[in-house]
Amino acid sequence: MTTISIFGVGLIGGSLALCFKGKPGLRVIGHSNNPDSAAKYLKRNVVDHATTSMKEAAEAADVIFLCVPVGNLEPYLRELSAMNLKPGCIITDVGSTKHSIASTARTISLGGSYFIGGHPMAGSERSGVEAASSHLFENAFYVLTPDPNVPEEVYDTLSRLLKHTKAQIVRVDSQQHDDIVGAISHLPHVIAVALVNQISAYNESDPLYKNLAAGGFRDITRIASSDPYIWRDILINNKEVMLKLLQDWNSEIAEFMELLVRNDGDGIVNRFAKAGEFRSQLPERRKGVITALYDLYVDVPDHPGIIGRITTELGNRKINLSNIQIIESREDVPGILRLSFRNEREMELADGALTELGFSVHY
Ligand SMILES: NC(=O)c1ccc[n+]([C@@H]2O[C@H](COP(=O)([O-])OP(=O)(O)OC[C@H]3O[C@@H](n4cnc5c(N)ncnc54)[C@H](O)[C@@H]3O)[C@@H](O)[C@H]2O)c1
Ligand SMILES: O=C(O)C(=O)C[C@]1(C(=O)O)C=C[C@@H](O)C=C1
Repeated sequence: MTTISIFGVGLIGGSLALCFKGKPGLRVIGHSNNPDSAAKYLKRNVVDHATTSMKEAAEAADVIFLCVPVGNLEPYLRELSAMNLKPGCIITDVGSTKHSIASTARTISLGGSYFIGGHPMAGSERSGVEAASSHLFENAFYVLTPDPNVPEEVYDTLSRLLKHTKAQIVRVDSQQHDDIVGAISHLPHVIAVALVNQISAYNESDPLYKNLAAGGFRDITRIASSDPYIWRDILINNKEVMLKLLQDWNSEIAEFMELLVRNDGDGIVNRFAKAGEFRSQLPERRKGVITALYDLYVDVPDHPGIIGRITTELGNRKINLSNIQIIESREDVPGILRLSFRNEREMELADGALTELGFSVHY
């Protein structure tokens, strides 16, 4: 029996737990400092056993997943290094940055245990165990950043275990990881937040901004709703990389301003054409990099009754919804329903069915 202990059973830790729980030969323990959270993990049936004792979870484990915010990863690793871990125990993490934890792991003595940094390139703007899903990592890349002194068979053991996530494992140097993920994940989060805050300030003097915000604004800003504390830790941890990326971003924007000042239409066309060409080469709807779920947006004139109608219509057609959310909190104004699906096919079936029923559906 392989015992897996997960510290921090939130979106990512909970999704991993769901990938492992119930699989032959695996037992999953969830740890939280908070007794209510530990009780919730059990109640939601995400783990086999839950505890508030770090020592109990750590010392029972063959494999430890650290799934807490980036700022807590290194303190957790230090605490683990002082415990009586099983010989050969593999410690891994899921943090969105990899270089500083890899450096820390190199400087502390882990006895007979091994550390291999990890980062599943899948997620969402939601957080907590409530948002966990066993499908989260399917088809996504899962980065591992082993130090050269980690034996190959230890790396293979972790890779084999991670097959339960149905993700594609990829080995990357930790600094290269932070450079690339800074650009394709951390920078977009900063831009989305800055953009939403810019528009929110205009909206203070004219609420029409919010009402007219349509597909383009929604597409580029979903990730602005991500957890502020998770992102505080990521950005501060990857500060050097971020400052350089933001400098480059400022230059890009300054060049756009120049094109406008010069009325350089050809320059603008070239920019869009070049961007479109690169974007068309991105892997099709691979989960994780910005698009985590297959989302449709449906305009709803009023809310009461409409959710029931939509879920019934989709249910009658055997189309499975993974989530449904009203993106307008007031009941008396028109709103938008966000419908999430687990795969492209179900999303497209839902699009066809709802359009046929007269709903206004967009991506
Ligand atoms: N959200 C994403 O899209 C995503 C994707 C890949 C990796 N990650 C990384 O995964 C890790 C967890 O992120 P998440 O999105 O699952 O967040 P989450 O908020 O859903 O879960 C975080 C978990 O850590 C616990 N926690 C929070 N603060 C803590 C503290 N101070 N001490 C101990 N435990 C604490 C919470 O109770 C929760 O169980 C982070 O390191 C993040 O960088 C996130
Ligand atoms: O899809 C999202 O909501 C995400 O933010 C997922 C995302 C990303 O930027 O792609 C965010 C952080 C991660 O560390 C990995 C994946």
